[in-house]
Amino acid sequence: MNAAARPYRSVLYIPGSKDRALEKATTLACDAIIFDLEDAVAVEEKVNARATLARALTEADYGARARIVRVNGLDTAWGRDDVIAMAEAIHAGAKIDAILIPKVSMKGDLDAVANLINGVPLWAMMETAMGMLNAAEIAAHPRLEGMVMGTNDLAKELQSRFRADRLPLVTGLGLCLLAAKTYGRIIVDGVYNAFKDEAGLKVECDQGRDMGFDGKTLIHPAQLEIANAAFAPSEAEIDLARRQIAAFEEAQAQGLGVAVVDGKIVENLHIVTARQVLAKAEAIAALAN
Ligand SMILES: CC(C)(COP(=O)(O)OP(=O)(O)OC[C@H]1O[C@@H](n2cnc3c(N)ncnc32)[C@H](O)[C@@H]1OP(=O)(O)O)[C@@H](O)C(=O)NCCC(=O)NCCSC(=O)C[C@H](O)C(=O)O
Ligand SMILES: [Mg+2]
Repeated sequence: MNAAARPYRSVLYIPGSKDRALEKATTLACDAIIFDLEDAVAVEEKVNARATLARALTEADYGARARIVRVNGLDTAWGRDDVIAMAEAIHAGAKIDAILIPKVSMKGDLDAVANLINGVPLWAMMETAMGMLNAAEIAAHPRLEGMVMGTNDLAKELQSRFRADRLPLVTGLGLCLLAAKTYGRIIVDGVYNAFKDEAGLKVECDQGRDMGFDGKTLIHPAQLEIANAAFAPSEAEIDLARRQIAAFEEAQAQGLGVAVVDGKIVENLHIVTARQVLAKAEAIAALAN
């Protein structure tokens, strides 16, 4: 499936060192997996995790789920070897859809990884204050396919407090969204740490969907259902899209450029959105088959 058409409602982090979680993920209802070599892997496990992960990505069947590997930063003791190990794994048959680079602050951070690995799209963790300010040049990078908000690291650097409305983070979220949408990149929201708090997760998913994110990164399987529902078109949205398209086509047949549905005008631009809603619903339905 091409990246633009693929749903990214639920993007689950899995520690690259944990065999059980790597196996379990073959059965989980997530649209994408971030196989993590960075924060989810303890220092003592960093080196072994590369081989564990390379084996899983060669032998396990992750179906239609997008397979994204988060490497350590090139400024750490492990980053360069992580990237080289993943390039070798691909060469040996591992299926990897993208490499995710942590703490991308400028275009040069992407260049450095791009020079080490060919032929695989890059994704950027957006989680530093400088990254927020340079979001446009990062999104414009020709190898970039997607952005992931790293709201924990961002909150740490901003010294902000947790708020259910995420007011301290909204500027950064908005800057990255503007950049991603300008360059047609995928962009997924940050994690919700309290993985047993379903109500809180739903509020944050709905906020992310309202803002325009394609989906949410998750840390536990219990979070999948809520994210999948929040980032899929609802029945009401699908029904409205169909009625808008029908009404607009009828208006056009009568030589008119505007239709009215449910008391609201429908113009060509609304039809673009309506068609996107239907295309996303179809792509989600195709995943289920
Ligand atoms: C948070 C956890 C440590 C909790 O793990 P655990 O106590 O094992 O949970 P459960 O007992 O409830 O697990 C039930 C079963 O589900 C499997 N499981 C748990 N988590 C995952 C997962 N992420 N993927 C796949 N499978 C998972 C368990 O193996 C159990 O299976 P079974 O044996 O069949 O019962 C744990 O969830 C965890 O490690 N989560 C990932 C944490 C992580 O990846 N953190 C780093 C990413 S977040 C980040 O870095 C954000 C960003 O950079 C920023 O700055 O914001
Ligand atoms: Mg982080």
